[in-house]
Amino acid sequence: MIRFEHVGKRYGGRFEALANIDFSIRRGEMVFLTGHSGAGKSSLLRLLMRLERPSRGRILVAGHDIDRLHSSQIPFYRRQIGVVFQNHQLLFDRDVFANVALPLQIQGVEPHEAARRVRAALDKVGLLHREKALPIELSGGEQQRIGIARAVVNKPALLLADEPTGNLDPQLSADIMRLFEDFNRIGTTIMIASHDLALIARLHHRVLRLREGRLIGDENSVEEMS
Ligand SMILES: Nc1ncnc2c1ncn2[C@@H]1O[C@H](COP(=O)(O)OP(=O)(O)OP(=O)(O)O)[C@@H](O)[C@H]1O
Repeated sequence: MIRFEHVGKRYGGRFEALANIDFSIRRGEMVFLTGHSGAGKSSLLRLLMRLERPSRGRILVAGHDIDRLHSSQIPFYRRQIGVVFQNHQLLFDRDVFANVALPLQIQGVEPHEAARRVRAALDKVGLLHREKALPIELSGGEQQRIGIARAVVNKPALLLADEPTGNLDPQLSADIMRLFEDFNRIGTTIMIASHDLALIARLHHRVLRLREGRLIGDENSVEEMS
């Protein structure tokens, strides 16, 4: 589903944030992307979202070189991708329902159908009963689950997450990862950038490891390294 071919990214023509990145991810895989701060995790995700363009190489998604997408095709491309951020980027002046409905509203989905999909997404993250709450009234873990509901409300084929457990304690982090595993079980391809090595080690998924912009490891699970 995803193929990086010798991808490099330079910012400002000088600094090389990523160099010669080469890997493939099959449809339905769940993969962690790890590495120290500044290793290039967010840059790699931004390339995949087509928020940045590679300086070298090609990125193929579902067989298409995403650098060749016409600007009018980019919104359609991005709609197939759900994105979860560390700080979840919820709108604090709107209730939970409105936050999750936002991507559907932007696409002009008919309100009745949108409401059905929002409730299905809230149900999946276990927060259907909080649809009228404001984000401020929720705990950090609940806010992150709302961020995930918003990311999956479109039923994306690909779900990307950038440090989704960054602000959460170990128990809540494990709960959030279980939620990603649930979405993976129903066929969603998932890529999660995280530097929480202890958490990653407990889950047995493939791990892509970056160091200073280079891919230095690609293991089926951290345990297999030892
Ligand atoms: N827009 C940009 N312009 C210039 N340099 C950038 C830009 N975005 C990232 N960088 C640099 O590229 C390198 C990789 O950054 P990136 O954010 O991808 O790393 P990361 O692994 O996600 O780190 P963190 O875990 O701290 O978010 C860093 O040195 C960063 O300063």
